[in-house]
Amino acid sequence: MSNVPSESTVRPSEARRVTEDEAREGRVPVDVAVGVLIERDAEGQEVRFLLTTRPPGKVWAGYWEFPGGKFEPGETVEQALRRELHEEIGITVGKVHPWKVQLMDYSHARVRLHFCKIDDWTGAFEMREGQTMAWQSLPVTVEPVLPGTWPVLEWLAEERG
Ligand SMILES: Nc1nc2c([nH]c(=O)n2[C@H]2C[C@H](O)[C@@H](COP(=O)(O)OP(=O)(O)OP(=O)(O)O)O2)c(=O)[nH]1
Repeated sequence: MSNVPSESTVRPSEARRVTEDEAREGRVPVDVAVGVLIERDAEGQEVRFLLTTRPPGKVWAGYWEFPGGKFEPGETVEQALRRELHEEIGITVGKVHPWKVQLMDYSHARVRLHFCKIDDWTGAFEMREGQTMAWQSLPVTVEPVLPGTWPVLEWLAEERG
């Protein structure tokens, strides 16, 4: 797919997708709630989505991703997402639409990414951890993109035909 970055540009030892079957053995996945904030046009078609950079000091700092973060003990996906998006980018989210789940292996961790679509929020965007934000459409014009973010770009491309 020409409008999605190539996974071959990252060495397999750095990041790879994992199935739930593979994940039954080995490292226990860390659950991560991720928000795909969507802007729609007057006809209700999805037009743009929000990407942010990983903050300085974190692993893969500077890579573009969808905003979100790890669950705290006892949290649901929705609770974690509401908290993370408020803490990190200053908004209060409305309805959360669970969308896709993807396991990903990095050298630093195995993560289970719970991607949710959101098209309703209040508050002004405030990058509270030194990130940069960009509203994007396909193909994305920012780089580098975090390996665990590529699947989302593929799913969005599939949905848009
Ligand atoms: N937010 C986000 N994280 C992603 C995406 N894709 C992907 O592989 N990840 C991975 C990167 C990290 O290993 C993990 C998120 O952890 P994090 O360190 O950013 O979470 P956090 O904000 O809770 O961090 P901290 O409290 O530990 O500092 O998920 C994505 O699109 N968005």
